[in-house]
Amino acid sequence: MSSMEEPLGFDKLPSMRTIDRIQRFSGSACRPSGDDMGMGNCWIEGMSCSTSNSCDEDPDEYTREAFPWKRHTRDMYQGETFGRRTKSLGRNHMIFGNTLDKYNSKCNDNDIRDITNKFLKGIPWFVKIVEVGARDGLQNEKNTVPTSVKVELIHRLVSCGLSVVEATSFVSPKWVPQLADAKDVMEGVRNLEGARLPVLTPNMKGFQAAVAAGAKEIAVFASASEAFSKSNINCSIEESLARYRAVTLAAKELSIPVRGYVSCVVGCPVEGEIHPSKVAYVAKELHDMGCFEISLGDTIGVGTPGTVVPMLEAVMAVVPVEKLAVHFHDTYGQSLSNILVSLQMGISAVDSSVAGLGGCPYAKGASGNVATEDVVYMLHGLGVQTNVDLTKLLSVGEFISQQLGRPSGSKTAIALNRVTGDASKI
Ligand SMILES: CC(C)(COP(=O)([O-])OP(=O)([O-])OC[C@H]1O[C@@H](n2cnc3c(N)ncnc32)[C@H](O)[C@@H]1OP(=O)([O-])[O-])[C@@H](O)C(=O)NCCC(=O)NCCSC(=O)C[C@@](C)(O)CC(=O)[O-]
Repeated sequence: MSSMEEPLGFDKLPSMRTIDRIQRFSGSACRPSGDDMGMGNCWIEGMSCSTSNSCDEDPDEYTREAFPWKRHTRDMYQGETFGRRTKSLGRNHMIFGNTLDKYNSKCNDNDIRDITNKFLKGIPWFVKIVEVGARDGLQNEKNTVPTSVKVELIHRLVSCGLSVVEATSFVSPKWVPQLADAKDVMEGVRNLEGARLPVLTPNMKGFQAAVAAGAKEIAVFASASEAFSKSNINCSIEESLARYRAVTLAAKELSIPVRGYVSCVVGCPVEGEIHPSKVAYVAKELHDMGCFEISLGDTIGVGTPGTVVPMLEAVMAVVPVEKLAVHFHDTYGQSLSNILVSLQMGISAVDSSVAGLGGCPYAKGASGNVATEDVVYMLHGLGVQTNVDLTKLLSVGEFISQQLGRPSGSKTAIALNRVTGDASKI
């Protein structure tokens, strides 16, 4: 097992303080500390607990004190809105008819509400999904995907209610031949309204080509790993930041918003584990040069909540949480748990890819992004709004999977197709 195949564990975390915070997320964390043993006080900041293990918490205080980064967060579920979440928690239930009723009848509404409050109250009520399937998803395809299919995909994704659909990249066609048709893709979506359609630009040449093709929003992409920076964009981290300063300056003059990516935020295919301080450094530089949002990419999908939490904590110390997004690849099946913990820390922007398309050409073995269908299913199940129509999204996933000639990488799509398939046999 290589160092990157081995999960990065708590022994690799930077500080005990961080571990304390992770423990606060767990239900069993509500217990007297050594010093308070027998006094009936819970060690969780902002919560007063009895020795009977029941927590009587002040929601506001809990939010402020236990999670200092929440000071920056966008609107969270609080007070009355807990009721909304509890109500909407049953949303996925619609799919399965009444089969869950016998379980629901054993809990009363107050019980459900209390438990929901305890575990989910830090989660934002709305999450913005940044759909990256047409760019991150298709950049690594072996066979050429026709421009018309890419254009159709983008149109269909926008019709699902997705407000941000990354369209393509203005990168060197020698490096990423799959996206050599960037200009034509932009021509095909020129009149598309209802969503922002950012494109990736690695340098001034890419920026100028993107602007000429009609791009209204761009993204620059740096890395927290020196080795990955070299293999992905053929320059050091510092050189890339210097290029991006020029790009963001030029974009500002044209009032073009710039998103910033940081790749390899927990692990690199060459360097192994990446220290959170490196991620924080690059994220802050991108923020300082004017990026309106910084997307933190687990490029090879090796992260677990055990490594994602300290990474986010380090970044949140230098960039406001409302400026952050998370971008997980699902190589080890950890994406949804990583997204959940990110939401609990106040992140409310998540990148994902329809049908789980994707993989970086310069990160061998990395699988696709977390599937948008799976993210939407989880978020709606949590009572979080997305504005995305899951039914329409499922048909978009089916469309692109058929075009690529392989099954969808979305567990939700596979499961719901099975449910529909079984139902049709009855
Ligand atoms: C950055 C470069 C261009 C440097 O590539 P280079 O070879 O060092 O560039 P160069 O300046 O020496 O130029 C070499 C040739 O490329 C041309 N060139 C130069 N720039 C451009 C451009 N913008 N568009 C089109 N052509 C360009 C340039 O004109 C020249 O052409 P030639 O004279 O040989 O005919 C190259 O390394 C590159 O294109 N890399 C892109 C790699 C890429 O797209 N990777 C995938 C995206 S990142 C990612 O997936 C991670 C992310 C964001 O999803 C988050 C996550 O998952 O973590």
